[in-house]
Amino acid sequence: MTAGFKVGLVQMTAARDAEPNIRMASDLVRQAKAQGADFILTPENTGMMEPNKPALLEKARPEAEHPLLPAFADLARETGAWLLLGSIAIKLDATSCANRSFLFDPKGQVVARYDKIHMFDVDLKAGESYRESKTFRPGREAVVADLPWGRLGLTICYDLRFAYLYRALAKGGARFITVPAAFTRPTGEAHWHVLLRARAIETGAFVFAPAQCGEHAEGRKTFGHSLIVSPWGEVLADGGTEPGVITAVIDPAKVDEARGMIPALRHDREFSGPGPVAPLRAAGE
Ligand SMILES: O=C(O)CNC(=O)[C@H](CS)NC(=O)CCC(=O)C(=O)O
Repeated sequence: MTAGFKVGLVQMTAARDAEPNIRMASDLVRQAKAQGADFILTPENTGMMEPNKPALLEKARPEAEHPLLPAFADLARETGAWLLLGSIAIKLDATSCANRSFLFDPKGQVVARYDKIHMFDVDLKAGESYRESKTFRPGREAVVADLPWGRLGLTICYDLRFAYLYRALAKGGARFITVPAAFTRPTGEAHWHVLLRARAIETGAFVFAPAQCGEHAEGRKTFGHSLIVSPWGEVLADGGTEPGVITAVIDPAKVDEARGMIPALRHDREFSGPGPVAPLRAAGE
């Protein structure tokens, strides 16, 4: 197997407009580079945390006009690192966007795109409620891409709750899985660490989850705690609650070691029962 690498996760408090976020994210990406990171990731909604739906639709841009894309292409070239732009809102038509991740190679080329599949339409306690599907159109394709150190599977935030997607990515060859997020405080406190560790353990893959933190426009609060998890489920780094960067040295052989000990990915069984059996293969496989 190829030698190891250093991963760097950016944790930030995105504002509602692109300009300050480009500055914030760029500073933190450069900090990650200064700490030796070869693969640097930013959270979901790196471009804006805009709670107002009409304003979000107004500010979202199609790919050809989105200011974050040239900024991140430049950052990839400047740092010579692989770069995951966790997500930005890409305008699809007058009434909808895609919540899209972009993977840049060190030459600044976009080598993969992923549109968040599962929409966060939930009602929490104390009237905290979300209807992501009113502004965003869900993706329909699981996406993997090849890094120099092995295959990457891409997911976003609420996708974390859908184990069948992670299994499909692992069966499609993913050894590392990204989960850029903007988790709510109450659901983060209750579920974030255990779900990320579970996805890593179930798939025998490294999980990289860069997160939004702090208080955003109109009092929206996010959980933080960007996490790097090993295929055995160990938390290698936790970003706490403040903006910053976390890093860890990643040894890809740990994937084979975990899967060698517990070959659960190869132990699927067909079974009959009360509902449809979840899909077991990545799209296109
Ligand atoms: O709404 C915002 O402004 C920012 N949040 C997001 O963009 C997304 C979709 S609304 N958040 C999540 O998916 C949180 C999931 C989550 O917290 C969970 O699964 O518990």
